[in-house]
Amino acid sequence: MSTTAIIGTGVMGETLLAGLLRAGWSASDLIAADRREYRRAEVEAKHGVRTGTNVDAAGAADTVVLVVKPQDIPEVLPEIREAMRPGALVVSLCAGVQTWQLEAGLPDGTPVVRVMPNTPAQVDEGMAAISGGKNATPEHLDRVTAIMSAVGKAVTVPEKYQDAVTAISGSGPAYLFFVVEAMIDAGVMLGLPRDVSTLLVSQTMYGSAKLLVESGEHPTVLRERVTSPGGTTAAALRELEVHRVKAAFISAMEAARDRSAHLARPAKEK
Ligand SMILES: NC(=O)C1=CN([C@@H]2O[C@H](COP(=O)(O)OP(=O)(O)OC[C@H]3O[C@@H](n4cnc5c(N)ncnc54)[C@H](O)[C@@H]3O)[C@@H](O)[C@H]2O)C=CC1
Ligand SMILES: O=C(O)[C@@H]1CCC=N1
Repeated sequence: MSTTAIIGTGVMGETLLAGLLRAGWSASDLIAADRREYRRAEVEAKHGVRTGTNVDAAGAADTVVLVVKPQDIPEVLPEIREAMRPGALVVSLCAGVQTWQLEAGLPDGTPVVRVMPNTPAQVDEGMAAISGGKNATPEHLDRVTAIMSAVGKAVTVPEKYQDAVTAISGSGPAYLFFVVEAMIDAGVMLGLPRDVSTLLVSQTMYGSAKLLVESGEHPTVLRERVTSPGGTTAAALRELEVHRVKAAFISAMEAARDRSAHLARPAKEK
């Protein structure tokens, strides 16, 4: 049976680990590593998987998934390169780290796949974009698609799109939560109790997302259906245009894209 190692069990690493277990993966086919010893103990107790050092995990696995911060990759690669099994696949969920950078720090010929996931994977509604490096075969891409499909949707894209993907779907949940916070505060400002405002906004976000996905309609059509002539929605949308909210979103996502492109460059270049 094949073994998958998850190196880095913070927010995203634990999200993937828990999701694979929920999807029916056997705990005995997984091994987790983290540089924090107490975190390894927590993960063992909570999820019932084996844990160990990066060397233990890389040495035990056919698929090694890196979920540390991009800045920690230069420390992790030399550790795992000595320990890895021949032919093992390395999967990186790290923002900004390019497949050639990983390949350069791993044994010659190592297949590498880059993924940008997001946190709705915690409720099996994640969105992941997958790109293969120069040694990745269709079988490797299928293997990673199977891993990410356990916690949501997965799409394969050329690697040149990954910084944009990171800006849109990787960071995207944070922008939507930001909008939710703003609307809840607005409700409170308009006199609603905070719990009522929170319920109204959360269900409106959830229902709107479901309607968008399930209807397959263009968002402009869905927005127009809410916007009665001379009504309340038109009054609100005009204010959003006056405050250039769409332009602000575009600038924000350009900043995220640029930050992604910058993240994994060596410190002296920054
Ligand atoms: N949080 C998110 O929404 C998303 C995160 N990502 C990517 O996932 C990666 C991890 O992000 P988070 O989980 O948010 O960070 P985090 O800080 O919650 O987790 C990182 C984990 O890596 C461990 N770690 C650090 N250095 C290590 C080392 N040398 N060896 C072993 N373990 C080590 C830390 O102890 C920590 O548990 C990042 O590269 C990020 O770009 C990608 C998409 C979404
Ligand atoms: O903020 C970050 O850098 C990570 C990558 C995408 C979402 N969180």
